[in-house]
Amino acid sequence: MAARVESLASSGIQSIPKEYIRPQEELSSISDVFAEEKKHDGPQVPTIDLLDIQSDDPVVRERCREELKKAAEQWGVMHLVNHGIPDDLIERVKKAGEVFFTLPIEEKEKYANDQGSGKIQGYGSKLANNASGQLEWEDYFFHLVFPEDKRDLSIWPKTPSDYTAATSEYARLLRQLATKIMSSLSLGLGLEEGRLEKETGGLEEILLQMKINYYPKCPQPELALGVEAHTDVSALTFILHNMVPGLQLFYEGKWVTAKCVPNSIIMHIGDTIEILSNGKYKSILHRGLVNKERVRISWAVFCEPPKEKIILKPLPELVTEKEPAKFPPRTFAQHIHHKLFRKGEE
Ligand SMILES: O=C(O)CCC(=O)C(=O)O
Ligand SMILES: [Fe+2]
Repeated sequence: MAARVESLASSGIQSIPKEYIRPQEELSSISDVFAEEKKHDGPQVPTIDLLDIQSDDPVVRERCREELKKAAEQWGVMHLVNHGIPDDLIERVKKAGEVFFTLPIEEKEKYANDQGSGKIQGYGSKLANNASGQLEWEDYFFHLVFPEDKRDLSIWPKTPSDYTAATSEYARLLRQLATKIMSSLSLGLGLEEGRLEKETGGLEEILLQMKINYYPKCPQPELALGVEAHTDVSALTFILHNMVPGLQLFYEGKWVTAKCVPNSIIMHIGDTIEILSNGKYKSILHRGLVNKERVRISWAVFCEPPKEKIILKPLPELVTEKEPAKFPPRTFAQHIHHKLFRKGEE
C-alpha cells in the first residue's frame, strides 16, 4: 500500500524523503507561500463578478460576458464571485471534507483506491510514475459526483453523515454554473451559445469528478510541491480551498501566487476548451506549494468530456488559413496519454 503523506508528516521527521525533493532546476522557484501571498506588485489573478451574466439588460449582460471572455483569453484562470452557489452550501461541502480527513488514517484506508486494478475512485496518494520516483506532498480523495446515474455512492465517505447530501447538491449547482460559463464562452467565440457544451459531451456525457487535495504540513516546504506544475485536462475546473494559500499560476514567465478571495470559486479553463477554441482560451500552467504551519485543503471539480466518445479538435469555424489548427485531433483519453508520454520524454 502507498505510504500516506499524512503519516509521514505526523511522524515528526525534520527532513523529507528524497522522493519528495524537487529537481535542482525547480528548487530556485519555490519560496515561502505566506511571504508570496503578501506581495501586491505584479500581475494578479483576475476576479470576475458573475452577478450580471444572465441580466435581462443586454448591455449589462454583455459587459459581464466580456470580462469573463477577457480573463479566459488572458489568464485561463480567475476568481469567480457572485457565482450563485450559496455560501452556506459551500461551507457544508468544506466542513464535510475536513471532517473526513480528520478521521484516523486507518479509517480512511477503508476507502483506499487501487490504481493497479483500475479502481481510481477513493482515498489515495500519488504513485511514482517514472524512474525519478518523484512524489507530491499530498493525499487525496477522488470520486465522480455528476451525473447522478454514473455515481457510485457506495464508495463516498460515510463520515460525516452530511458528506453525500452536501456534495451532491454542490455538484448539481456546479453543473448548472458550468452551462452558464460555457454558453458565455461560446458566444465569446462567435458561436451559438450551446456549442462548447455540446462539443464537450452535453448534459449526458460531461462528467464532474471531485478531487479533495489534502496537503499536510511539510517540514521542508521549500524543497517540495503539493501538486507539481501541470495544466488541467478538463473543460473547466472549479476549486474551493480552506483559505490557506498554495496555488500558483505561471503567468508571463513568473509564478504568481493566488490570493485567498472570500466566497469565491477559482475557475480554470482546461485543455479541452483550449483545444476546442484553437488556443483562444488558455489552459494555464499551475502548481501547489505547501507550508510548515497550516494544513491546506482544496476541493477541485473537473468537468470532463467522455474518454473515448468525442474527438477533441479546434472547431472548424475557428480554423483559418491565417490561424491554422494548433492541436491535432485526439480523444480525451489520447490527449491524457499523450501528455503522460511527453512527460516521460522530458
Ligand atoms: O490545490 C489547488 O489549489 C490546485 C490543485 C490542482 O491543481 C488540481 O487538483 O488539479
Ligand atoms: Fe490543476
